[in-house]
Amino acid sequence: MSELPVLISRDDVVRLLKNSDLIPRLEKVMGMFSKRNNAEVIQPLRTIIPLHKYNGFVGMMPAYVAHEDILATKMVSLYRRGNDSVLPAHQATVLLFDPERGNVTAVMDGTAITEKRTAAVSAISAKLLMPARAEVLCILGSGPQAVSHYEVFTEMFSFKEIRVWSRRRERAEQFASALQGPVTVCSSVKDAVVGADVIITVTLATEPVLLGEWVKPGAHVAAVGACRPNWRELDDALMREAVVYVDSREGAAAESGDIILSGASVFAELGEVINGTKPAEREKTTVFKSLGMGIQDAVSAKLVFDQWKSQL
Ligand SMILES: NC(=O)C1=CN([C@@H]2O[C@H](COP(=O)(O)OP(=O)(O)OC[C@H]3O[C@@H](n4cnc5c(N)ncnc54)[C@H](O)[C@@H]3O)[C@@H](O)[C@H]2O)C=CC1
Ligand SMILES: O=C([O-])C1=[NH+]CCC1
Repeated sequence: MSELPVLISRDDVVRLLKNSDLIPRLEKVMGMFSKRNNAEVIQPLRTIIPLHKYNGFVGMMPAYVAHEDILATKMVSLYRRGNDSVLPAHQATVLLFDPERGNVTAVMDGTAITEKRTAAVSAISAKLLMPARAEVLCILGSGPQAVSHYEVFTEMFSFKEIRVWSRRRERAEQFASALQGPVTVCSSVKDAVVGADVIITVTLATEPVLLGEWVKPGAHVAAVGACRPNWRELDDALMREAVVYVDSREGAAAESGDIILSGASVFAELGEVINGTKPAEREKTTVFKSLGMGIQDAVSAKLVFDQWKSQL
C-alpha cells in the first residue's frame, strides 16, 4: 500500500507560492509547450463536464512535464451564481503524483494556485507585450482574479495610476479599500479604459464588456475571462484590430468565444515569444487571450510541494 498523500491547505499554498519563484518556471514550461515536443510536455485539451442544471461546469486538467518529472491534474469548477451567493465562482484541487510509482503524493488547494498562476501568466504577457512607457493600468472585474492580478502587477511594475471598474460599484469600492495602494474606482467601463496602457479583463461576462473603440492604440489587453466557446469579454473590433497572442492554440480554438466568434486569427503563443520564435509586437495593440493550462498548475503544485517538504 502506498503512503497516503499529504494535504496542503489554501493558507499554505498562499504562503509558499511566491511570484519570484513561480514566474521563471511558468516562462520555462510555456516555452517548452510551444515547441510541441511530446517527449517534453504532455497536456491534453481540458475535459469539460457541463452542469447546465447548476449553471456551471467542472474541468479536468492533467499534465506531465517530463523535463522536471512533474505529473499533476487539476479539477476546477466554475459556477455562474446569483449576485448574492456567498459561494466562490471557482473552486479547484490539484493532485500531484509520483510519476515513477504512480501514486498521489499531495492533494492541495487549487483555488489559490489558479488565482496566482493565472495572474502571473498575465504579468508575463504584460512584461513582453505592453508599451514601453506604460503608466495606467485598468482592471475590469473585482473578484479573486482581480485581487491576484493587482498583487502581481503592482509587485512587478510601477504604474502611475490604477483604475478598477466592476458591474456593481460597491464591489469595486470594497476591492479598492481592501488594497494597500491608491486605486481609482470608475463608474463605467469606458471611463476606466480610455487612456489605459494595460487593461486586464477578469469578469464573468458572457457578452463583450470591452469595446475596441475605447482602447488606446498600442495598449496591451490581458483577457482572462470568457473561457467558453460562446462567451465573450471583448468585441469583434478589438479582436480583429489587435495582434492576438494565446497560451495554447488548441485551447483557444476549442474554448475561446472571443477568438472563435470574432474570427480573429491567432498570431502567436506566449511560449513562442518566450522562445524568440515569434516577435512581441509591443508598439501595436495586443491581446493576450488566457484560458489556463494544466502545465501552469503542475509547475505551481510542484513548487508548493517542494517548499512544503523543505520546511518540515
Ligand atoms: N484564464 C485563466 O486561466 C483563468 C480564467 N479565469 C476567469 O477569470 C474571470 C474572473 O474570475 P474570478 O475573479 O474568480 O471570478 P468572480 O466571479 O469572483 O468575479 C468576476 C467578476 O466579474 C463580474 N461579472 C460577473 N458577471 C458579469 C457580467 N455579465 N458583466 C460584467 N462583469 C460581470 C463580477 O461582478 C465580478 O467582479 C472568470 O471569467 C474566470 O472564469 C479564472 C481562472 C483561470
Ligand atoms: O485554467 C483554469 O483553471 C480556468 N480557466 C477558466 C476557468 C478556470
